[in-house]
Amino acid sequence: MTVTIRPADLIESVADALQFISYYHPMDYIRALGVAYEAEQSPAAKDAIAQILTNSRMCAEGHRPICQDTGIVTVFVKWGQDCRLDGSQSLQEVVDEGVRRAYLHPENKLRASILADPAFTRRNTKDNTPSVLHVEMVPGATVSVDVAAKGGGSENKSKFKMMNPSDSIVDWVLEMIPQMGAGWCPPGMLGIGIGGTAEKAMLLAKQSLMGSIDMAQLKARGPQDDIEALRIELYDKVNALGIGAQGLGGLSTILDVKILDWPTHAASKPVAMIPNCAATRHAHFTLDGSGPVYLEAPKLADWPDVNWTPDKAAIRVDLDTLSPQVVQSWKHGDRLLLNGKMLTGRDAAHKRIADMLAKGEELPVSFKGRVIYYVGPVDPVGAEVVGPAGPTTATRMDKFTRMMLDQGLLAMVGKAERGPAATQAIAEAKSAYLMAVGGAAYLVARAIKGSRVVGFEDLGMEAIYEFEVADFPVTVAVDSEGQNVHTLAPLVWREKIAKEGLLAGV
Ligand SMILES: O=C(O)C[C@H](O)C(=O)O
Repeated sequence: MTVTIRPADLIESVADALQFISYYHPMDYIRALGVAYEAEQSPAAKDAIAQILTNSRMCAEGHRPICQDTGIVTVFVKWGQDCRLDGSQSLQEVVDEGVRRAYLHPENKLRASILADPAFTRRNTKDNTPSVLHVEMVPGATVSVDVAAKGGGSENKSKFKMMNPSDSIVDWVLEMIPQMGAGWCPPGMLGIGIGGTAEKAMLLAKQSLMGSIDMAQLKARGPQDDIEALRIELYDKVNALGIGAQGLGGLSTILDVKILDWPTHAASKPVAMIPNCAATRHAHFTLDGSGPVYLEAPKLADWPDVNWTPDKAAIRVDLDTLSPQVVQSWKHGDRLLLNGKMLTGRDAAHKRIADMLAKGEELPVSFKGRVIYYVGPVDPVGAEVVGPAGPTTATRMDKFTRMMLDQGLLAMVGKAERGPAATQAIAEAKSAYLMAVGGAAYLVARAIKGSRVVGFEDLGMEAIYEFEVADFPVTVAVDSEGQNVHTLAPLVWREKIAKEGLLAGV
C-alpha cells in the first residue's frame, strides 16, 4: 500500500525541528559536557565549558539560539519506497519551505547566513535557504529525517585525504587536529568517513555526526569491532593533545569520535573528517503519513547545575577611555570585563574596507583608538537590543589585521587562534587580541546593552555595528608582546597530560 506524505506535514516537522535545535542542545552532548566540566583541571578551559553550559540552559529557557551562527541546514532523508510525496513541489522545495518558516519565525528569528553566488557577489538569500539535502531510497512505508544546522566555523575545518591503502588513519587525524586550531569550537565531536569514493567519504563523515554521543558507554563495555577500537584510540589520542575547550589548553578537546565506513577501491583509502562544534545541533523524526511530528522538549532539570558568572578578579576595562598604555599592561591569560563602546566587523566588512582603502575612499567610521569585535549577530526579537552575538573565528580576519592596525585600531575581540603573521602584526603595533567564548552567544549577548548600525547596512549581520557593552567577558589571547595563549597553553597541557596521566571525562 502506498503511503501519502503531505508536503504540509513535512514542512511543519522540518520547521519545528529547526526551531527546536536552535535552542535545545541534544541531551547526550549536555551530559557528556557536564562530565567533561567535572573532570576539567585547566581553569581557562573549565571557565569556557561553564559558559557553554550556562548559555545552553539559558537558551533552553529563553527559546533563543545557542549560537549566533544558526548554521547551514543539512537534511538526510531516508525515503521509504512505499511513500509518495503529494503535490507538485520537489522534495528540495518542500524541505526549503520548512527551513524558511523556521528561520523567519517571528518569536525566534534565526540568522540568515546563506549566501548565493558564493564565488562572486555572495548575496544573502535572507531566509537561510537552500538547505543541503541528501536523499536515500530505502524499503518501507515511512520517511525518516535527520535535520542538522551546521556552524560555518566547524564546517570550515573539514579535512579530506585520499590516502594510500597502507597509510595510518590515526597518524593523519593526529596531524590534522592541531592544524584545525580552535575555530571549530571544541569541545565537540569528530565525524569520520572511511572508504567509498571522495564524495562518499565526506558524506559518511557528515552522516556519522547525526549519532548520539556514547563514548562513555563504549569504553565501559569495551570495543566489539575494529571501528569501535579505532574510535576509542582516536578519542584518547586526540584528547592527549591538550588542545582543550576553545583551544585554551585542557583535558577535553573532543567528547566522541563517530566513524562510518563503506567498501572502497583496491588502490584507494579515502578518509574524511568533519568536526562538530559546541553548538552541536541535530534532531531526528519519522513521518508515516499520519501528520506532522513535534519533538518533545527536554527537562531543564537535566542540565548540570553550572551557573557561570563573571570572574570577580577580572580587570574592568573602560573602552571609552582606552589608551595604548592600558592595552600594553594586559598579559596573555588575563581575564577582562569590557565596558563602553566597541565596533563590530567580520569577513564581508573587512573585505569592503580593504577595497575602499585601495581606492582611497573614506570609511563610514573611524577605527582610531577603537576596539573591534568580530561578530555577526542574530537580529533582536521582543525587548532584546541584539540577539545572540558570540564571537566569530578571528583567524579569518588575520589577513586584514595589519591593515586595521594601520587605521589606529587598539585591540580585537573574537574567538580561536591568531596565526603567526597576525600575532607578529599585533606585537609590532603593541596591540592585543582578546578572546570571547564561541558557543556562548546568548550569555555573551546579555553583556550588550546597546546596538546600532554605523556602516555597511546592506551587509545585514555582517554590517558594522557599534555595541555598548557592560562587563563583556574576554581573555587576553595575544598580548602586546606577541605572547599567544593558543600556542602556549595546549603545549603545557599536552605535557601535563602525558606526565600525570590525566584523562578527559571518560
Ligand atoms: O558565522 C559565525 O557567526 C561564526 C562561525 O560559525 C565561526 O565559528 O567562525
